[in-house]
Amino acid sequence: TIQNNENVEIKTTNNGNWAKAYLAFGSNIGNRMDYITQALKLLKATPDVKVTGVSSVFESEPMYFKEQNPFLNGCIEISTSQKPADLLKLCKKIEYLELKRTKDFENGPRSIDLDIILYYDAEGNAVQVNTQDLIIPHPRMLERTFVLEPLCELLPPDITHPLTIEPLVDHLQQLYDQQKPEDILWKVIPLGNNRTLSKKDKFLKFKTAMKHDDLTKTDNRMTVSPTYIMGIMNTTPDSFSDGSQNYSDMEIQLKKVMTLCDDVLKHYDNVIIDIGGCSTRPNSKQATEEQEIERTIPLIKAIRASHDIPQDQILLSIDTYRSRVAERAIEAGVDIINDISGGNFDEDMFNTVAKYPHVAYVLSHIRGDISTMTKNSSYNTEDEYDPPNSIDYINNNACNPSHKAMNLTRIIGYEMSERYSKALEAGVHRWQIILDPGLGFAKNLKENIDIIKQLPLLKNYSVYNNDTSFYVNFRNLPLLLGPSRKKFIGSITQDENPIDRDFATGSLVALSIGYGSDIIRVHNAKECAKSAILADTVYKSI
Ligand SMILES: Nc1nc2ncc(COP(=O)(O)O)nc2c(=O)[nH]1
Ligand SMILES: Nc1nc2ncc(COP(=O)(O)O)nc2c(=O)[nH]1
Repeated sequence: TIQNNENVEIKTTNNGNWAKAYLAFGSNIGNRMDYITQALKLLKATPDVKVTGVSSVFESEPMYFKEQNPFLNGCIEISTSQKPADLLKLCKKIEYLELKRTKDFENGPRSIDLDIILYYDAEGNAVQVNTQDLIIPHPRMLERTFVLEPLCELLPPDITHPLTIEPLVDHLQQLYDQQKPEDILWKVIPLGNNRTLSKKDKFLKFKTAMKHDDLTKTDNRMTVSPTYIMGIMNTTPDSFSDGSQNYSDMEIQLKKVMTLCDDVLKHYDNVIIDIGGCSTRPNSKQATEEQEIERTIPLIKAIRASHDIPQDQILLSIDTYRSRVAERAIEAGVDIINDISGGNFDEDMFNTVAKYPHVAYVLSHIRGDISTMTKNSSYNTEDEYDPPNSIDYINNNACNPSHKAMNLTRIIGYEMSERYSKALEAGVHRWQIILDPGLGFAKNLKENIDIIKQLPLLKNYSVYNNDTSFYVNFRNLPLLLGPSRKKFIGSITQDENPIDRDFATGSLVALSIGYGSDIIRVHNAKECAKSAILADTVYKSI
């Protein structure tokens, strides 16, 4: 590390590279997410600053001074030609001048707090600063899960603290091992699209904890908060499992939505309704964009206009791979874009999603397209495997070619990380993303089963790409699974007709939750909600 006190010249540029800094943000008054997005915007608008990474957003109880609102926290990675002292001035300017923060007392409530946590010069040396108004590394970072958790999403697991020389992931684990209540973090996905309807913040929320997995003999971070049920409302005449002819009858459709809500809200505080106007069954005939819009937008509007539906407890999702359908659905009031194509079928999808930071996006794995995916299900899980010019990790341990049992996770994880990187390059925020390994999309029977069994590994997969020097970590990203009534179930239970697969789907819902699925997409929401609440009781002791 370099001491910056003697005003040693800090190299902030070195043949095109700038210095790197990690900032921690916090907010606990007013519209917290708006302060955070504004602070980000102001940083991005600063000429000699480049925002290169933003973590998930976490909610936690206040440390130190307890009588105040819960905080939203996260970390930002920037490259900059500003020296530490100038970067501090920029943070203060954003806090006080631009976002009108007032500091009443130490550790008190604040609209926005931007702290410099770590600073590396342009040659990658950690810089130490010890002056009156600036200390780097941040003196209290090692006691704060709300700093270390988001930081460990942005940094490869071998990065050590400049003074203790211990990996940051180890410092974080030591905090978790103490099991202090104030160290518990909730990962939140902010949903503010229908801000007019719900005054208070709306979030999908997930709490994780370390759990031992008997199958893989590993300790994995698993979700311990309630599962979310995503009930399917297919408004297409041809969807392979419930092609209702009366999809255009709004009365009947609204009645179905209300029943779906009642059935799930009997067990859970929230329900997600996934509206689909274009079947994605293998080789199915694709509806036109106009048909898809005409089948879905009126229903979304009718649901949002209904006073018989508990607006604060329902989340709306549109199942589409078309960006224009997605945008129309967002304008009509959906909270989630559920795109089975991983942004592959419409090149405008990612930048459409990027325009709405308060809308979640399901990033799914697929190979090929609806008509070719069934021929794309060959994953080399027998031979030694390494991702192209990258180092991948599971649970922060570097994988090696002999880890054949984990190859499926490593292959799918790597392919999903490429789509994830493309999404972030287009401006999508990490906090918007929900992952889906795409059951039944370019997978054969064995692969569908193995994906479910390897969910604990996929949730803890990360990869450092030597070409882009971009580190992608799936830690804390919720996993959505769509097993309902699918062919791979029918081939095990010998049920030709999808409608006969509901009981088996219920069993698979419970199993998937045991393996770490956070959101489950189902046709029979009534029965599957019961399987889910049972599984939550058994696996998460909820
Ligand atoms: N959960 C939570 N608690 C907190 N308590 C105090 C401070 C004060 O931080 P400072 O020492 O950087 O001003 N910040 C937070 C925070 O961001 N999140
Ligand atoms: N996120 C997600 N969305 C999906 N949409 C449709 C289908 C195909 O099933 P359907 O035609 O019965 O809806 N499967 C998925 C899935 O597995 N994940």
